[in-house]
Amino acid sequence: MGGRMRAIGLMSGTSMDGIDVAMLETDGESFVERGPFLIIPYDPAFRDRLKQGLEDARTMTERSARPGCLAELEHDLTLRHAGAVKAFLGAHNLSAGEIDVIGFHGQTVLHRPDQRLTVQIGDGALLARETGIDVVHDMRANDMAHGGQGAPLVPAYHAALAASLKQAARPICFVNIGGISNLTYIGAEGEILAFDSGPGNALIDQWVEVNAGVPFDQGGRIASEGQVLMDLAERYLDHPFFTTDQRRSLDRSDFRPPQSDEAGLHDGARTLAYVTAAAILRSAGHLPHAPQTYIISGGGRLNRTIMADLTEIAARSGATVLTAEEAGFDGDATEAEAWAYLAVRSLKRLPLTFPGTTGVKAPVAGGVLARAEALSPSAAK
Ligand SMILES: Nc1ncnc2c1ncn2[C@@H]1O[C@H](COP(=O)(O)OP(=O)(O)OP(=O)(O)O)[C@@H](O)[C@H]1O
Ligand SMILES: CC(=O)N[C@H]1[C@@H]2OC[C@@H](O2)[C@@H](O)[C@@H]1O[C@H](C)C(=O)O
Repeated sequence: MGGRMRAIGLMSGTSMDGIDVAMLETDGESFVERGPFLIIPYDPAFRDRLKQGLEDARTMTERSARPGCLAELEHDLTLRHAGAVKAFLGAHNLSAGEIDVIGFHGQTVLHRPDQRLTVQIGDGALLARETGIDVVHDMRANDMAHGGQGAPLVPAYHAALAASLKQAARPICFVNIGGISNLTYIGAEGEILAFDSGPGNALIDQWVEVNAGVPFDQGGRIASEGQVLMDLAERYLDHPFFTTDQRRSLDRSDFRPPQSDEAGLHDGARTLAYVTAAAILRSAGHLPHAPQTYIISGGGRLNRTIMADLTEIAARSGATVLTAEEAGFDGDATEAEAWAYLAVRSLKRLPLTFPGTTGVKAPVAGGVLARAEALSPSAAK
């Protein structure tokens, strides 16, 4: 098998919409065979608890602290992940013994790279005990301990995916539009650069929730009925995040939605969709060469207004915008697949991050292993 493993990846992203579960067969290097994928959505009450968790985390200065609701939330979040794994195994007629490792992201509740603090709640030992499968978790901390931003981590996986793209014009830029957007640049010679590129859907979600009582702008329909308010858009795009030469990773709270009196529902959504697209292209302006192909994953690719803006702005530099599906991938599954891939790399002590992806001083491995057997001799493995 050449060190190939079967891994499950679990992602609960900054949108807090649910748990993504994906499976891969991989050697943690160039061999990647993508398996099935499942989303287990959070119910509105649990989303509210996660939002409260972000509030309770704001005062944290020590990453192992669990103020307010966080200890109980971490426990319940982990049990939901265990339930998601069991549902996934059941749906695909798999047993725990057929899975080598789980890559467990948990939920980011605080990310302050300037203070060397990144906090993902999620109890790896409990997940290993509940599922009977070894778990690799806490994959961001070692990068930060070595001078990195602790994010993004998906680029190592993007690089493996790029190897399968023979047709796409290079440089290629993978863009994930989740709550926050991030991009990975693969140059003509295979060089990799990556960074967070701006607010993704988080501002739009918060805007339509407050002003229309819906969790997101399905298909970008609300935005499609509005006009871009250029002054408001430029206020976001003039943020030092875009103008400085230093790239850094983002916390969900780094950008705030407009006040309700600054725009009507439709114009606000339209403006924020434009900001999402323009932010990606503005961030891409810091790359050494203009990308020729953009490949878009994450929920934002389903917002047609964002995609139309991206396509139009990218075309000005002759670039093509493809959805992940058009490039042969699954745009909902990429991050969870990446966590499966990274778990296998972690077991093999291969680097997860590189100077070009997080600013870490030298390539570093990472992740904490919680063994199922050591914790629960009677577990299903
Ligand atoms: N059909 C749709 N139309 C428009 N937007 C959508 C649609 N489906 C999902 N989205 C948007 O995508 C978001 C979820 O995206 P995704 O699951 O990629 O984010 P995430 O993984 O939680 O975030 P991150 O990548 O920042 O960690 C939703 O909050 C919503 O804004
Ligand atoms: C700290 C944290 O959780 N960051 C997330 C977030 O969501 C998107 C962007 O900001 C990215 O930096 C990262 O997630 C992806 C999965 C990553 O690490 O590659």
